[in-house]
Amino acid sequence: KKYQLELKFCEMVINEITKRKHQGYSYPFLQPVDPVALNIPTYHKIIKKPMDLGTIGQKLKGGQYTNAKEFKADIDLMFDNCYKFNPESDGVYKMGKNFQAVIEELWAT
Ligand SMILES: Cc1ccc(Nc2c(-c3ccc(O)cc3)nc3c(C)cccn23)cc1
Repeated sequence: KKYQLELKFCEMVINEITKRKHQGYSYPFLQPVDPVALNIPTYHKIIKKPMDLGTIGQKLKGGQYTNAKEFKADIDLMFDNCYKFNPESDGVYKMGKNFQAVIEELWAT
């Protein structure tokens, strides 16, 4: 009951950021990183807690977040993973920065 409004806000955020208009920079984050498909066999050696928007959406729908703070922690984890793995010069790193700025803007509303 207490956090219902907060979690509704989280639902709005995820619905917005998974829209097609963000796909130019959101696509690396929409589903779990697939180290086989991406040919990055070291990924799970470097990233101990993978996170992506697909998983976040499922956790939200499944009532696995108590409040907005826990939801945002997974969003932040997703980007931290991206910056840890991808070189600063990599396009995906830059997409992460771009996408995170969009989300932070939304989060602040
Ligand atoms: C050789 C190489 C170098 C970098 C990447 N990064 C990368 C990632 C990625 C996203 C989040 C993350 O925490 C780690 C990786 N997602 C992609 C996609 C969807 C396409 C191309 C590259 N991508 C892939 C292969």
